[in-house]
Amino acid sequence: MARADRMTIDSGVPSMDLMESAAVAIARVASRVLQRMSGRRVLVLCGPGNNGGDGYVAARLLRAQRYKVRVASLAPPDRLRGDAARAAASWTGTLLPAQECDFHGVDLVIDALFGTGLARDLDPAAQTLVNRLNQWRRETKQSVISVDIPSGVDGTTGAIRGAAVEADETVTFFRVKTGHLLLPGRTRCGRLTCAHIGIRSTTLESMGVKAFVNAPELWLPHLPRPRVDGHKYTRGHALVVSGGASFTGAARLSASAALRAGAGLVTLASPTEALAVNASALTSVMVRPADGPVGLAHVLADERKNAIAIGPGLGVSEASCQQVEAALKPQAYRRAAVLDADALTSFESDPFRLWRATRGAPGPVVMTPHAGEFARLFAECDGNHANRSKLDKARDAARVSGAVVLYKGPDTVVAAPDGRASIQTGASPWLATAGSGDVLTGIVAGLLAQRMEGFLAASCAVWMHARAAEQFGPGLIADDIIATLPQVWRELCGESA
Ligand SMILES: NC(=O)C1=CN([C@@H]2O[C@H](COP(=O)(O)OP(=O)(O)OC[C@H]3O[C@@H](n4cnc5c(N)ncnc54)[C@H](O)[C@@H]3O)[C@@H](O)[C@H]2O)[C@H](O)CC1
Ligand SMILES: [K+]
Repeated sequence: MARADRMTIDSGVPSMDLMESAAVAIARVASRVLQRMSGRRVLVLCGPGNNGGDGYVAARLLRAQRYKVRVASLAPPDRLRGDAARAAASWTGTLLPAQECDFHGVDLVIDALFGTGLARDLDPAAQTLVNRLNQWRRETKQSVISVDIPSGVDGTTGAIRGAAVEADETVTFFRVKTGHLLLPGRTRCGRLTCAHIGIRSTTLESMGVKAFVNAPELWLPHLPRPRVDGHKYTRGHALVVSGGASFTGAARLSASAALRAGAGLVTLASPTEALAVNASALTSVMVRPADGPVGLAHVLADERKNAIAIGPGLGVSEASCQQVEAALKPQAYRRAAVLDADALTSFESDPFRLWRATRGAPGPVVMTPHAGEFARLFAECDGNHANRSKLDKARDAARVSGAVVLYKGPDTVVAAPDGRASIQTGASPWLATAGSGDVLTGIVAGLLAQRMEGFLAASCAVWMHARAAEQFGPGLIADDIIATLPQVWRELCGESA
């Protein structure tokens, strides 16, 4: 953002114009909140930088709208520099030291303490103020609006630096930041508004930004759709590897999900011991016997099976490692692969053995670790040193493995080895249910079978999975995600329900 600011100012836009535009956006949201609550009394908490500057200008604008506005400042105005100093100088109303301010009788607090310039943990005085503010808000149910990002949240990582404001609304500028999307930062923002303040979109393009909010705009043009002149073989053939007799449900969920995701055919490669239970439970999914690495290699000899999903219910063992290596074995044609659960954990003691396989694979590889699997497999990427974000860690893992890493969680990050990344927002908490990950693996496999590129297939699958849960609503179990995919397809294809 600092670069975007700088480039815009260098292009001739006065920096105060950016601050004024930011403040107009803040004042607009503040007025909406005040009108809704029939409130009049506003307290603006201003910090030592331009975030505070935004606060001073917003205070002036709200006072001009006849609201009763006071400003409490963390830093004495004579300590401010540049635009922040000019903004403070334009404030002629009540100004008091933040440490002495009380919130009694206040209807709305505007948090303009720290924004994207937060560079370290809040000092004790600021933490005390933030904790007092959060307590006041919880006790009185009054509103707090944060300028740009809730103070104390790291705008890049979403980490909380000592303490952080709990906001009802956050007004950010130009683009949403990763700190608004990653946990725990996202939980502090409340309703997030992104305001245009005069920074041109071309600025973003020239900055080569590669991380985006996951949304259909990222992958919709590449979404596979059946052609009138097509047939099931043109829609790809996904192979899903089943676990043993007592561990077959996970792979069946993946197989059914792959079919619903549009694969023309899906085959479940099943150990002989589980053949009957799988065959009796499946109809549209075909079942083939495959025992261990040799049996799987035999089934994979059929190059029409152009995508494979392996891991759900597989079991953590050397045999599982060998089956994964069989699945990723270089061959003349391009086969895509999704590795999940035990296909990842089986390599926990020797991740480099897995990287050799993923790097040598004949087609795109997507790995779908949750936090525990990530920590075990990507230990050297997972270190919390140097305040690195989930986005940084996922990108490191993608570079190390040469595969797309779909790092699951309430803030799922998909990262490609070339640096592209998508961050999922708004995932329903109901997705935390048994089999949810198996279904996601199947959706990825189904899209890969239709020859969607690895990063786009993984991002699209995450979005479809989350959207299905959102459409189904409370009470969701994994099977419901699969059953709701047709509704998501209709939405994406622009067809009426
Ligand atoms: N295009 C935009 O996004 C615009 C953003 N604006 C606002 O400017 C802030 C960023 O301002 P900046 O001066 O860089 O930093 P902050 O105000 O966020 O931080 C204050 C200042 O405080 C120092 N500091 C950093 N960490 C700490 C700490 N833990 N304790 C004490 N002091 C700290 C450091 O020197 C910072 O500079 C952005 O968020 C927007 O609100 C523009 O005004 C409009 C366009
Ligand atoms: K803030």
